[in-house]
Amino acid sequence: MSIETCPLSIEDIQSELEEIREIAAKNNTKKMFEKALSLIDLTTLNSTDTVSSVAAFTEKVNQFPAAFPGISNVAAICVYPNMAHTVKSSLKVSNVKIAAVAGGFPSSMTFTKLKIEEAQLAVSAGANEIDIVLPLWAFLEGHFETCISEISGIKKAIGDAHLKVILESGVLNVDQIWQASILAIGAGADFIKTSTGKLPQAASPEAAFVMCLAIKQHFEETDQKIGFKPAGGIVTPEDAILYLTIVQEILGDQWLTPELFRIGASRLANNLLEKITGKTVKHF
Ligand SMILES: O=C[C@H](O)COP(=O)(O)O
Repeated sequence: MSIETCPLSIEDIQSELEEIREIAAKNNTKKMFEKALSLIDLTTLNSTDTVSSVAAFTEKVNQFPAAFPGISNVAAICVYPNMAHTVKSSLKVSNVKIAAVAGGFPSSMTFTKLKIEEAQLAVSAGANEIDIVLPLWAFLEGHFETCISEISGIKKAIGDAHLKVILESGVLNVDQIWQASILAIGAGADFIKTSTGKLPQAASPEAAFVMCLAIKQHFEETDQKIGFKPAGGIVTPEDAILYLTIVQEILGDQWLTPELFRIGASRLANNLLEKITGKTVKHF
């Protein structure tokens, strides 16, 4: 099976990004910071997470409307699969989704059978979104059918839950990011996501550009909208606005909703709230 290479060179992409950066600089507004906050998958993926700490993390989301009236809450809480039940039992506010990483996150280096079972268990525990990692061991050697079979198998197994496929774009070149995007979308991904956040090389504007381009091509060919989630190392409001502007410029304002765009982040929310409120914020 062959998948075409990226239609733009890295030089073309970087040139386009220069223009987008200029537009992003004008998007650093209170309104856009509030928009970015509403798109966050508020993430805690620590080996030291406990039932108590995740319950307390979830309670902060419950307290958000009272603490910040008039500001939209985050889009989702993202945790390890064994913590999905804690979020489900602790979450009291509506319109905040429960995302769980699964499928042998972050390495994806385990058996497909176990990946499917872990994703199913996370959904049974309350997750309505599942974030898995592309099996890079197969992808990097061109075993694309293996990747497609695994992704589609997990997608089928999780029913109505949404599937995000993490490409780990930080360790891929432009053509590989393009190919992995096309492959994941074709295999049934509802979202494609840049990174696990567990490698030094995480989200990048270049990867975001390529992935949004692939989503745009798919939309033009099929009329189907696929979501995009940059994640890993997105900490400052300006980082978030750059990614939001990339999505806006390539895919359009219709993608600027939680149904189609998320920002995976564990350290961004308070920084956005400080820009929005003009005060020091230590809420999350
Ligand atoms: O979305 C998942 C990532 O692990 C978040 O990465 P971060 O902790 O660098 O924000």
